[in-house]
Amino acid sequence: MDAIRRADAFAIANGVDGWTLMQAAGQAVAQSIAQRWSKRPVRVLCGPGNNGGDGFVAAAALREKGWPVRVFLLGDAAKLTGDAARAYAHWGDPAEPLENARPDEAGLVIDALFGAGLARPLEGQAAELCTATNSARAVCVAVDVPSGLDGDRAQADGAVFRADLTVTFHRPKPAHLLEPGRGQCGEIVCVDIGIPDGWRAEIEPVGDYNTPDLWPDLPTRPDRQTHKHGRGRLAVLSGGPSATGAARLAAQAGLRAGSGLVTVLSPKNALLVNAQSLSEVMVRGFDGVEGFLAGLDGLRATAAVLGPGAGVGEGTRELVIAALSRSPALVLDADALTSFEGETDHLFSHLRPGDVLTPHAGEFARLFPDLAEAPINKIEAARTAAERAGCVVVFKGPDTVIAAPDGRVRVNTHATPALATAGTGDVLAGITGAFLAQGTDAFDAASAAVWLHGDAGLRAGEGLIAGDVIAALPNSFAALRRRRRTDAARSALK
Ligand SMILES: NC(=O)C1=CN([C@@H]2O[C@H](COP(=O)(O)OP(=O)(O)OC[C@H]3O[C@@H](n4cnc5c(N)ncnc54)[C@H](O)[C@@H]3O)[C@@H](O)[C@H]2O)[C@@H](O)CC1
Ligand SMILES: Nc1ncnc2c1ncn2[C@@H]1O[C@H](COP(=O)(O)OP(=O)(O)O)[C@@H](O)[C@H]1O
Ligand SMILES: [K+]
Repeated sequence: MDAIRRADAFAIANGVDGWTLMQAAGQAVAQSIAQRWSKRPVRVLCGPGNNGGDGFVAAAALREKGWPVRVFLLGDAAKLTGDAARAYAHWGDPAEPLENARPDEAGLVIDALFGAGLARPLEGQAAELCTATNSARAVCVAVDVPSGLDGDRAQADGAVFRADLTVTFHRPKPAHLLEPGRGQCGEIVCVDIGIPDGWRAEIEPVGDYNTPDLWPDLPTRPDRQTHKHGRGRLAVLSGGPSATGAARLAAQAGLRAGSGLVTVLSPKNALLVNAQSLSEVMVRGFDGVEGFLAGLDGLRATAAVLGPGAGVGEGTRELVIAALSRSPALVLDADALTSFEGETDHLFSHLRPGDVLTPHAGEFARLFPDLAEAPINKIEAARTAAERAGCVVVFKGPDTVIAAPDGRVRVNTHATPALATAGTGDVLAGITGAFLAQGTDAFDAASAAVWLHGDAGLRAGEGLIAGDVIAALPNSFAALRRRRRTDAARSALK
């Protein structure tokens, strides 16, 4: 939580004091609650630090709004210090002992036990109360982070509150971005409590939520004069005769995502299998590395996807290294990643900042075994991986992290577990390839691809198979355009 502490220090150095921040934080918690739920008996569980301080402020603010509120304190009120002590005085009444809290009798529980300062797993009374709150019917609202959750690692080593709403401040922390922490947070509200402008320039942020306003020019809108060659030429490498489906999924996704021409480069022995199953996507046969390069050159490809169904081993390694000697930007997925297990230096020395790697957790561990083992979170792992590989890394999963080699990170939460089905990764590789083929910056291309892939998954819904994600893409594009038009109209009215 270092960045948050430094943000705090920055605010204080710029004339905003801690008490002002705490008041804003507590008020925001009360307001978020009042906006969502009708008046009901509230029990506020306050810890010994500033998280508890926020709790006292929230309690006083709800009381002010006419809510019935009782406050329970972990530890001794006489030991409270600083802003937390001031907040306790502001609440004014004596706090009741924590063991009397009885969440089963509450309508709403505010968890203000621990936030950024959690130093060890919950124990004793705090752990018991956590279990009792989780099994009670009361709504649970967490201040900053559900107590028990390590904000930096996004993990709990013991009991953890399961919140319906988490109100946090300034910027999302790893616990709000990454699983499994995010799953404990319920709805997440991030409130600006008055850290002055400019702190972000001084303090490296943890990472951004991947939202469409970060890549406003994507997907590229074809101009009126365009023709198919003007919209990017994408090549997709196919595997052998019994492993062609993955490449076709990637190719079809690339076409849907707006690449004007998509060609499957197929080993000659798989040419017929591919040709029989493709209509809009073209197919071209090759033999050996030289043949593959001739194919890439002949197509004048502007991007290529290598890996889905390609097979693991020397053959794939040679094709990847050969492709890296040519100009098309590459998306390396699946077997193109696994083939370099134990030989990553060779790969990394050839990669360029405009290339994209799209590993799932298993592939990530093969390429970056030390990072997968290290006690760091997924954001730090992906950021270090991108720096090391020298290109964009898309570390997939329920919390896909997109990292650029210059240290920027975006986390995508716009997705659905329905995407956990065979072939959806191939689809993502194809969409990414299409955006790269159109000349888009690799970090934005990957970010937009991941978001649209998640959006299409959400639209296709439960029961989806990979092909449905491809079919849903036009609806995702249309909805994104509508949303942008509405946003533009709203801001014009302001
Ligand atoms: N930095 C900011 O921007 C702001 C932070 N605020 C609040 O301040 C919080 C951080 O406050 P603190 O740094 O005081 O930390 P906490 O309030 O999270 O807890 C720190 C205290 O709990 C003890 N502790 C830690 N783990 C424990 C465990 N498992 N069992 C028993 N005791 C344990 C510590 O020794 C310390 O006394 C944030 O989460 C947020 O709620 C707000 O007041 C507003 C501004
Ligand atoms: N639980 C989940 N929630 C959201 N998205 C998921 C989840 N599980 C997988 N995905 C997404 O589905 C895709 C799966 O890719 P991958 O594992 O490479 O599958 P395949 O190799 O079968 O195509 C990735 O984009 C990943 O982020
Ligand atoms: K908390």
